Amino acid sequence: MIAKVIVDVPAQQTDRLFDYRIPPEWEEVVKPGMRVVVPFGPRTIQGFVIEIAESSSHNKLKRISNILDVIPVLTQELLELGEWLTDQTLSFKISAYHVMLPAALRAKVKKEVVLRGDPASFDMALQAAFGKTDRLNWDVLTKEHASLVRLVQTYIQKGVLDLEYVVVDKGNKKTERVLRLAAEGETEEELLRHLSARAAKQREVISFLYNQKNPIKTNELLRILETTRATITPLLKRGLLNETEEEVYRDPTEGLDIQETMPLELTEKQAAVIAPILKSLESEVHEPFLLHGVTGSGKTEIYLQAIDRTLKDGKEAIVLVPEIALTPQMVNRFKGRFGSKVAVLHSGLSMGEKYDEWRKIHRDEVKVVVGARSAIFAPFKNLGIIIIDEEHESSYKQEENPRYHARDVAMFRGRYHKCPVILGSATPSLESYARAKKGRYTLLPLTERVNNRAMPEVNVVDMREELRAGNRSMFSAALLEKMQERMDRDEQTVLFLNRRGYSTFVMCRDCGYVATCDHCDISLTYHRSQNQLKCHYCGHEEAMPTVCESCGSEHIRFFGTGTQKVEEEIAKVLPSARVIRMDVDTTRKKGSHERLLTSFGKGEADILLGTQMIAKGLDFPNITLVGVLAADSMLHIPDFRASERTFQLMEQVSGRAGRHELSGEVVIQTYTPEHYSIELVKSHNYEAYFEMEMAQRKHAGYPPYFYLTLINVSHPEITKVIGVTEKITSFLKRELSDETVVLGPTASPIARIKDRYRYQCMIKYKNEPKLVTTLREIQQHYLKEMNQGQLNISIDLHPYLFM
Ligand SMILES: Nc1ncnc2c1ncn2[C@@H]1O[C@H](COP(=O)(O)OP(=O)(O)OP(=O)(O)O)[C@@H](O)[C@H]1O
Ligand SMILES: [Zn+2]
Ligand SMILES: [Zn+2]
Repeated sequence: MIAKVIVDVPAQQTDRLFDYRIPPEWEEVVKPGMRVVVPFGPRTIQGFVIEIAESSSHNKLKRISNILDVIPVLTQELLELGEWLTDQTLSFKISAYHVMLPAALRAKVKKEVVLRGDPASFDMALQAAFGKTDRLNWDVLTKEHASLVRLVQTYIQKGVLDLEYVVVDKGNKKTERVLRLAAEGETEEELLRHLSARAAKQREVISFLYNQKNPIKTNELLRILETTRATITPLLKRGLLNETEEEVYRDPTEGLDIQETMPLELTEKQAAVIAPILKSLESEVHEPFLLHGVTGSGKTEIYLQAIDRTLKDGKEAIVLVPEIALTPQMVNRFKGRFGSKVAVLHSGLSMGEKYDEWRKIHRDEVKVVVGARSAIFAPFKNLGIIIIDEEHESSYKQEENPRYHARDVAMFRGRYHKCPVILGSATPSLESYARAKKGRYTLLPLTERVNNRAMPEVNVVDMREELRAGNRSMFSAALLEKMQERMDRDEQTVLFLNRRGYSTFVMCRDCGYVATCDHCDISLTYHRSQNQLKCHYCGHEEAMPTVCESCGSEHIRFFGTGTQKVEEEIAKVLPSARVIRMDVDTTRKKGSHERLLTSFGKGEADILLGTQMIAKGLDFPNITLVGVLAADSMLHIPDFRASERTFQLMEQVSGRAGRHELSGEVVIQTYTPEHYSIELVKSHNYEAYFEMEMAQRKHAGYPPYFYLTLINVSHPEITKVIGVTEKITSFLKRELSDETVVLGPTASPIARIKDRYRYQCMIKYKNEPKLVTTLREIQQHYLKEMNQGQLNISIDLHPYLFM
């Protein structure tokens, strides 16, 4: 029997199946989707079995040297999905398979020298190197005992030593020692008779285990009986107790207090929206839905009840939530309803925790997974529903190979399992809404908040006028007054500072010089806590200068607003306000995110101040005011979606106010109040916004009217970068159809990162059958140079990032 294997070498030449002979003793064992270890050239590497065949067209095949799984880690569906993903993203098959699995499964292989003969005949130094063991790590040997390598070689030739490849699985299962009584059928009295009357502690252990009936973790027993290991060691030696290492799961939500919840009675509007979803579940046909529900319209309750139906039918559910919205509050809404049937996957988990959660899914121990982007690959076999909440979020697109969008993967899996896919959002992406309007997705509108609660009233404040009126503070008079009001009424405020595309840079007031990174064409960010300047692209750090590098002036200051600065300002203008600040600095420690939110939920602060982190998912009854400090900081990023993102973000933050009994209000501070992406938040008019933005896109030739492909070239030498980009551009112009537009070459918005120059070229097209083959040709052409030299070419078929 032959196994056709994709090997773990991400390169064009190896992006195909290689045949290996399956040793006879494993013919029954090896299955498609398993990881195996195979010899490849001079190396031994990992691979995935894709197919099993009777014979091969090659002779002299090498044998599989090891198998890494007992149950395949990739199902037939995921194997096909990998194939599809490779085509969709122009990546390598091996990268596609890796992205579906937890990193812990990416086993490493280590070389070991193993003893086969009698070490007595050894040279003394070699004996010492081995010590009491019969194995020696090759790296240790070559590094620490380099002089012995030659000797080892001769012993290997003599057959006294051998070289072996051992796979190190990074997914260390967590185990704990567990104790139980060894003998069965003996009474307590009989057991105790084995022990001397003076061994009081030992007797206590035996009695405890006898009465406890079940095995117990060794540590727990020692704790309960207030004793040490010295007590049980003799019992183990005499064979009265058995101790085993048993696998336990790491529980990321350990210690969280989760309240069980019951399904709410749906409002009439919610009922109307869930009906077609339930119908699709029942009829077992794939149907994509776009649930367009304003903030606080009760979308989550619809998800929960649709999942409930799915589970009752014996099927499984995937729920995607953007990383930053995966707050404990959000997770608890699912755990509260479905308890231990829920696995959670997000980047805050350790590698081991992710592996544990993944294994619960793999072993059918859970039925629901709530997670960020990569949870879309959860290895369920009987998927009944896929939900993507906040479907407009750009974090659903992976920005490295394979550059996939979770929405596309969801549709693939929905078709495969013949199940509904629900995209939910208060502010759908233009692409999705356009598809819904065309009838490709079923549109489910939820235009009102639960129980007809009012949408928050939005005030847009022109900060230029504030300045003219002599207000130099970062708070407008209106916002300050409303914050004071909330404090008087014991209500809460959320203050949002948009940090994307906005930073605290350092500038000379005399000559306008801005401190930039020596390796990247980007300004450095001031970090107050260390009084240092940092580059957010390459990590370069330097001390805050005291004089201007360019003119020598001492008037060099940092500009821009960080959350720390806002906090200080609040202390000046509202000295009695209790503030909780949430940003990367205050949430770095595990669990701090949750602690801060819980504390705010309990009313221990008047103001929650934060960045993007607090824009989504918050549902606290006492928030009646939302303030946005700098609405337009994102509007001027060189990205055709800048306006769309601004509208979405403003609408999302506004949605945090007045979700329960108390009504809410929003103050948006801006320098461009007339811009439609800000203006239209006042009326919460998504439809009008959609029409405006669509007209813009049509005019400029952007998605969803046109498709885009972005090619990015980078190299340490600028002439090289320009040369290659020019060649690519003219090749594309020659090969592609006349209706297709090829733009470039141009310097990327950030023209240099980590001392590498960056150029780009963009393709705009409506229908371009030759696109993929042409791009593959480019990849092929530069293959050697990319493998051996410094050249890098990245191709993004649906770009979301233009920096
Ligand atoms: N049928 C219902 N009856 C009573 N309360 C409900 C009902 N459905 C939802 N709610 C409550 O209304 C509030 C808003 O609902 P939910 O958080 O599900 O809205 P959402 O549309 O997901 O909001 P967002 O998109 O802003 O996060 C929640 O506190 C929720 O418990
Ligand atoms: Zn200067
Ligand atoms: Zn840098």
